[in-house]
Amino acid sequence: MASREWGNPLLPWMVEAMRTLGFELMTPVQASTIPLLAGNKDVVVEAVTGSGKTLAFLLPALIRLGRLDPLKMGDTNVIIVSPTRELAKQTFTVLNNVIELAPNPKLYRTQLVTGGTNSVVVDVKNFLSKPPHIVVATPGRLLELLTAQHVRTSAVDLLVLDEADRLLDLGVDQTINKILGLLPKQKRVGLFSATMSGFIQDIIRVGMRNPVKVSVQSANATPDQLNINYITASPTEKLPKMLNLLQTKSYTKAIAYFPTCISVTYWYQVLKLFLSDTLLFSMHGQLAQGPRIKTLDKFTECNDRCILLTTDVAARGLDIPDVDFVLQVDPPADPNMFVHRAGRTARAGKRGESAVFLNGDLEQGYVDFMDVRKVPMSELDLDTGSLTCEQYLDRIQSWVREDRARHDLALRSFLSYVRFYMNHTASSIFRVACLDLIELGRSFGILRLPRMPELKNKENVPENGWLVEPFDMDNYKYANEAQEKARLKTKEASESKEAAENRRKRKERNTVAWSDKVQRKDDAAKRRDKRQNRAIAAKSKQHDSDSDDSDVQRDWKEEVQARKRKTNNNLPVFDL
Ligand SMILES: Nc1ncnc2c1ncn2[C@@H]1O[C@H](COP(=O)(O)OP(=O)(O)OP(=O)(O)O)[C@@H](O)[C@H]1O
Repeated sequence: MASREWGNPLLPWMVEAMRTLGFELMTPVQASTIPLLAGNKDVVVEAVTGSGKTLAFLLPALIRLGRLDPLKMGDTNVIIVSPTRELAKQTFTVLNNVIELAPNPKLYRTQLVTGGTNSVVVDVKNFLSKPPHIVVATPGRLLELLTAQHVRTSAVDLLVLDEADRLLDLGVDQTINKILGLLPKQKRVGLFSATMSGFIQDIIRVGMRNPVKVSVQSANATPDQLNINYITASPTEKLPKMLNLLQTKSYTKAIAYFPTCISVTYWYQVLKLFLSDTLLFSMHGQLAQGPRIKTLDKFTECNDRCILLTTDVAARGLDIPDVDFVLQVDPPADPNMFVHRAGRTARAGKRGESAVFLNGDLEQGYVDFMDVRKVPMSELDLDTGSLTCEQYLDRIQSWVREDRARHDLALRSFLSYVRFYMNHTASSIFRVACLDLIELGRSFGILRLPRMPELKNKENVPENGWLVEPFDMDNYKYANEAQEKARLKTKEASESKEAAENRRKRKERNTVAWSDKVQRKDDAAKRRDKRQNRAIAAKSKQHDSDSDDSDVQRDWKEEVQARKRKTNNNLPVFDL
């Protein structure tokens, strides 16, 4: 293995800067990668989470800058792409922290180019008025910048794709391909991730000239100092066990991963009910960028015992110091994500703990499945603690009964969970047909199950879906006055419409021939079927938009594609 002492090809000020930052030695991935990328090699780097990949590409980027011709207006030298805005911002901060320690920091200009902060017009204006040597960006906004009038890319010397497997994943690869098409062939390319997939072969063909694979893996795909447990629980056991774990375990800063945005919103409220002595934060991709960053900052700065409830939008790359426990409330739909989520702890040689809940014996196969992927885990035997399952159910159901809005949220959360479950890549382990939807519904605090195709032909479905003693749903009120008023208004309108319809039908019945009546009945049944199918399709669409994939994709698309700005010609012309 290469020496881990800081030195050549780093410039003397960089060696000093690393010591100032408290980094005595290079990590193994830095020792292997820096000479290659600072030299003339393209690299594909696969190294466990928290192993220091960020500096393994930032330092070579700075080294390379010193050898380039002065930057001309409207151009840039290095482009670093991250899949999410949070990660881009974090990388940008690390970069600037290093540059601040240079003898003349002003020699290195940097620009952060992501959606959710500046408008694209401002990004382009900044780019053109003060060309940055290094751009850190998310894909959608970057593409829009690079295709803007007067923006050139002929000086691009290095392209880095951080979390490359995610960037090259379905959906975003189109954007990345377009970006690649805009860059000069002569540049170097670096691909970095803790998990690499088959797409890499394509990128090697498309953009890389002399790729070297750097693989710094120990026996496992996760850091050696990370201990991973699994806990088995039936749906109704899960929350009491989870509360027991979160109350009794010793940790200071924890992250809990949930499968969808709506489930983060719902379980945040439920956990608040039970965990009064722990600070809770919640963050997901359907929140605006401002609150997202604010929450992350508050969580990072918090010195008390706290938990961040989130989705996979905060799974990759985020380096939050002192996270000592990661809970995966469910295994992620994409098994690769397991490693990224768990890797938010046990970073840079520190110890860390992670746990995942598995649904009873049904999902036990996941343990072997992950073992084959070099992610070993051992069982943690846990009971439901001070709360029996029945006590938990009583408490959550009476809480839901207090406000119809809570029931709406519980239902949406439950439906999005079922949809998420269907999307598991390891579909032989996670079989929705084997899920006990009735118990699952109860565990969500639902009072009455919705009509859903998955419940068709299921045994033991209670009459009319009631999971509690039937009660008058018409009098089930929203706690929020305005919301309740709106509900009553809608109800009144639909009742008078129904009454008018009934009057019309009665009249018709008395005047229409019998054969016509039969025909009309048939037509009405057909219309009803159509309506139901449409409702189911609409529901599926809604669930999809709740799913976490859309969460991350929102970042990729950067509102850019969504807003489809007319043409680049509309951008103002700036003084060059
Ligand atoms: N040479 C070093 N010595 C000690 N700590 C380091 C060194 N280089 C980086 N670190 C620290 O290690 C932590 C993890 O680094 P980084 O975020 O680059 O990991 P990563 O490999 O990119 O992880 P992920 O795969 O999760 O994105 C950071 O807090 C960083 O400051």
